Amino acid sequence: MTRAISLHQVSKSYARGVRVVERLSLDIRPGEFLVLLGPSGCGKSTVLRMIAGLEDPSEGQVRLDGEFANDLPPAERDMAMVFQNFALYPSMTGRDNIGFPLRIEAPGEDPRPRVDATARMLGIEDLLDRFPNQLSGGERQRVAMGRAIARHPSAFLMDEPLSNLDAKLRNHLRAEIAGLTRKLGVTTVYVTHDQAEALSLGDRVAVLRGGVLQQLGTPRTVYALPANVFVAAFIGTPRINLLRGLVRAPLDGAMTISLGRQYLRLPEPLCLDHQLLRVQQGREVIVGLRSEGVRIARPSEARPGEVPISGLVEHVEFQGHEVLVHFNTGSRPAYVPELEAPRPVRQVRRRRRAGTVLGRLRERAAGLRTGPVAVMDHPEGTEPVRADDVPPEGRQPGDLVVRTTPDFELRHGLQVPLLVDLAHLFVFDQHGERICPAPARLPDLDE
Ligand SMILES: Nc1ncnc2c1ncn2[C@@H]1O[C@H](COP(=O)(O)OP(=O)(O)OP(=O)(O)O)[C@@H](O)[C@H]1O
Repeated sequence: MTRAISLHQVSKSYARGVRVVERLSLDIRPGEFLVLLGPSGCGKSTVLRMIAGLEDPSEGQVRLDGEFANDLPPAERDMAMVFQNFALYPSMTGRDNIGFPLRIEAPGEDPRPRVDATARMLGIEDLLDRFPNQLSGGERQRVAMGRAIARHPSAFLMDEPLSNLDAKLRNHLRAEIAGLTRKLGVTTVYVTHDQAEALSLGDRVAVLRGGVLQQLGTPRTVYALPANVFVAAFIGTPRINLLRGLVRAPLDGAMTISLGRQYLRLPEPLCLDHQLLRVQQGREVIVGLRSEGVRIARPSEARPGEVPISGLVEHVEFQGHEVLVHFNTGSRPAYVPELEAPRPVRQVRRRRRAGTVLGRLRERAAGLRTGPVAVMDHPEGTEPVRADDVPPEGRQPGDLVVRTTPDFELRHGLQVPLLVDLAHLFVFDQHGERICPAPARLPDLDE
C-alpha cells in the first residue's frame, strides 16, 4: 500500500514566536517522489518529522490518505525513515539490522525470507553477515535502505540520506534510490539541500525558504519558470546571473532594459511578456539570465529573439566538457543574501513589511553606489544583510557567467561580443517575484 500525504496550513514553532515552518500546504500523491529542497535551517527536516509523527504541528493538519493524522503515533503511520547518519545498530550484523524492525512488528515470524529478498533487490547479500564497522559508508547506507524497504512501508521519509557519502557514490546511490522507489511505487518524501539531487530525483520539488513554501513543481518547472528570484538563484549550476536592471518604455521609442552601461533592446513587435513589462517603466527590476541563455557571437549572427551586448573577459573556468567565462558587462550584480551570507543565528517569523525590498536595501546601501546590492528580504529580528556582508568568497569575478564550448580561445581582458537569447530572459520585480515570463505561465510545463 502506498499513501497520500497532505499537509494543510501546517505551522511549527519550537519556542515563543519562533516559527520554523509557516502555513505549509502540500498534497503528496500516492507513489509520488517529492523532494523538500532548501538551504540549511529552512525547516525541511521539521516538515519530515511532522509527517513521521516525531513532531506535532503547532497549527494545521497532517492527513494520511485523507484522514486527520495529527494524533496518530509514529508507529501507526507505517512509514520508514532513512537518515544521513545511517543509524545502524553497531552490535548487529547487516542481517540483524534489516530484520530488527520486522521482529518488532511481527514477533513470531521468521524475518529471514524478507531480509533475503530485500538484500537481493539491493544487491547486498554479501554484506549481511558483516557488522556496521566492517562496511563502507555506501554499504552502510544500502543496509539502512534495506532496513527501510524490508518493512514494506506505505511511505519512505528520507532525510539527506546521501550527504555523508562522496560525490561518486552519491550519484550512484541516487540512481539506485530513484529506481527502487519507482519499482516499489511507494510514496517518498526526500529532504535535501542539494538542488542537483532534487532535480534528478523528484517527480516534484517543493522549495522552502525560511519555513515558507516558495514553489512546488516538477524539476523542469522550478528550473524553467522559477516563481521568484530565490528559487531562480537556488536552482541551477552555475547559479543564474542576477543583474540590476531598469525598464525604459518611452512612448516614441524602443523598449529597453538598461543594465548599467549596456541595455537589452526588446524586439518589436513586443511579445506579450514584454508588453506586460511596460508597467515597470522607470522601475528597477532584477534581470535573470542563465549561463546558457547567452552565447559568444557577433551581432550579425543573431537569431530571432537574440539581442547583442558585449563583455570583457575577467576569468575563464575550464571544466573539460565546457568552459564558464566570467564577463564584466558593466552591470551591477544583484545578490540573494540567504544564499551568499552565513545563516542568521536567530530565525524568527517572516512577514513582508511595507516598502519594497530594493527600496530598503537601497537606503542601506547608500554610499555603495558601485557595489553589489542585496535584493532579498531578511527575516525580521535578524541582522539585516548588507551589501558588504556578502562574503568575498561568494563574489564571482565579473557580473555575467556564460557557458560555452572549450574551443573558444579566450583570455583575460578580451572584449567579446555576446548575444542574449530573450527566450531565456527572466525579470523579477522589486519583491523578487517573477514578472517575465508572466506569472500566468506558472502552470506546470509538463502538464
Ligand atoms: N527541537 C528544536 N528546538 C528548537 N529549534 C529547533 C529544533 N529543531 C529544529 N529547530 C530549528 O528549526 C529550524 C529548522 O530546522 P530544520 O532541522 O527543520 O532545518 P533543515 O532545513 O532541515 O536544516 P538542515 O538542512 O541544516 O538539516 C532551525 O532554525 C533549527 O535551529
